[in-house]
Amino acid sequence: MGTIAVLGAGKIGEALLSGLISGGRSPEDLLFTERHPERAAELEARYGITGVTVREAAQRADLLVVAVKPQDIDPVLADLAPVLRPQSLVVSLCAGLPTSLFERKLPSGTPVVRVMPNTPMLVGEAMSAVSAGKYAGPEHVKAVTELLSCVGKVVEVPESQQDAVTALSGSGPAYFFYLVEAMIDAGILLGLPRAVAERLIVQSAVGAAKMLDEGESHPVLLREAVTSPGGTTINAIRELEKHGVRAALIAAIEAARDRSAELGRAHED
Ligand SMILES: NC(=O)C1=CN([C@@H]2O[C@H](COP(=O)(O)OP(=O)(O)OC[C@H]3O[C@@H](n4cnc5c(N)ncnc54)[C@H](O)[C@@H]3O)[C@@H](O)[C@H]2O)C=CC1
Ligand SMILES: O=C(O)[C@@H]1CCC=N1
Repeated sequence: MGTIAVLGAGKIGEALLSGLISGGRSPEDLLFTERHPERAAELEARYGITGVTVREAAQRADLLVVAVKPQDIDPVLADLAPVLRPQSLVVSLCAGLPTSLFERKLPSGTPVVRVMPNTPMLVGEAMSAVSAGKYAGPEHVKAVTELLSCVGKVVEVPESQQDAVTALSGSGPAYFFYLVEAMIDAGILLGLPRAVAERLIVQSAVGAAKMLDEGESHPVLLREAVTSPGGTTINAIRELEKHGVRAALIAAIEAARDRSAELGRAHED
């Protein structure tokens, strides 16, 4: 894959640019567009990447990654449509937006791949799910998969599953951060110094994540191994069940899925 342009270099756009550079890609092969000049200057100084106009990005890049908020998509597609080169590959990271929206607004036959990544991309541990649009072939999916493999793991899913993926892994890091934050609060309540509580919980999260990642045991078995008969953990689990934490998580993720679908519907013709 030649030159890559990121259209909208906010949190996830920067995570991608930074991850690609850490993964060995030359800043000279990367471009970005950004509507805030001070943000563009910051990124140019930090990574040595060039901020350009949409027209220049379309002229120079083989692959264009759209990373603006779903609510900001219309002007980006309006700018891109008249200048996009035939055969350029468009990759959308936008929550909720279907590939059909891009296909409708961009020149006929433009290959589009929809991706839902997440912010652990910043540390090379993204979980990204990719889906091909109507004009994207296996070679396009392969190119995007290879690109995203530099910054984490990649799965291919049917586009009909992307709202669920968005709710689960797109937003997923926020749920873990929220849990960690709540557990640190519990440590404070029990009288531990904040720095100690943070260290205890963050390292417990890292250790638990590594055990899960090894994949040798199901999460239920891993939890059971911590839960001694008549011990401490079962008393905590009883409280979690009493407060409906499992049902709350299921309902929360369902609400995120519904919002993703709603963002897509807002752009139906
Ligand atoms: N933040 C996250 O954890 C994830 C975000 N996403 C998706 O990535 C997209 C971006 O999200 P964030 O990075 O969080 O948002 P953000 O607000 O941090 O970044 C968007 C950037 O696009 C720029 N922008 C907007 N319109 C522009 C235009 N016309 N031309 C040039 N630049 C423009 C903004 O100035 C901003 O810097 C969204 O569609 C979101 O659904 C996907 C997965 C995870
Ligand atoms: O909250 C959001 O809409 C974006 C999409 C997935 C994660 N953040």
